[in-house]
Amino acid sequence: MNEQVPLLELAGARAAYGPIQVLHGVDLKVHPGSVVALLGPNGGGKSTTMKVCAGLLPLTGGELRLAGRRVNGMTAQDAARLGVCSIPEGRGVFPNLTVRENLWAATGTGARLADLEEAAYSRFPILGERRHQLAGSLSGGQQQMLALSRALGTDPAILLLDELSMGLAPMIVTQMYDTVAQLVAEGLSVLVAEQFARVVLPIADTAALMLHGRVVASGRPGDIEDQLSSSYLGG
Ligand SMILES: Nc1ncnc2c1ncn2[C@@H]1O[C@H](COP(=O)(O)OP(=O)(O)OP(=O)(O)O)[C@@H](O)[C@H]1O
Repeated sequence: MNEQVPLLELAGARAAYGPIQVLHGVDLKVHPGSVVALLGPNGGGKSTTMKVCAGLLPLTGGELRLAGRRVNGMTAQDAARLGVCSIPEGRGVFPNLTVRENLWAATGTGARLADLEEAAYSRFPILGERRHQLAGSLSGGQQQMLALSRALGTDPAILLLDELSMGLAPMIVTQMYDTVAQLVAEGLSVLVAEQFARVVLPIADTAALMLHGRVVASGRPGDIEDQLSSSYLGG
């Protein structure tokens, strides 16, 4: 049992799109310095859970806590200020801005462009080579590298990743998750939603299986292997 106060916690979390209730009491904990993989088939509520954690969708019941503090009404700006950053599904880079301008657009939170560039280009040298290229002309993997570099500009405590692997070649996915593992070794905590468990389980401390708006099983990946039946280990 981990008795530390979780960095991020959902307790009985409920959320809805208008009249349609989608989360029906989600329980989830992300402890400092750990990777939690939120798994499950399409439509189970993974993206909705990520939106709630990022302050993009309000709870209709239950609690969202950051470092033990109830933050139910937090906005996306509050979340960023409190150390939560997210890369949304679709990556969230500006296609009509260059790589450098995309990094510049992440300086609103107080980070210096020179520092953002140095961190981004040393982690991903290809971004340095393409700093004057429009983000929309980069490959999917390079866009994801840029999205990650932008997100890290706020020096977050916890990173929310939704379907990092989407549309990327397997080799690039492996490379991206290697980078995530490195960031975790440097102290970052990560909540990652993935439809394809195989790509993320190697770096996950905890796997949580989500079905029909609830976390139905959670534990160390090896301990909940049975529940993570082959149908959820697709891809
Ligand atoms: N904007 C929306 N308005 C209404 N219903 C929505 C909206 N977004 C998602 N839903 C519904 O909420 C449920 C959960 O969707 P969600 O996207 O959270 O699931 P998911 O597990 O992330 O699946 P996916 O991998 O397809 O994103 C689904 O039934 C979906 O149709």
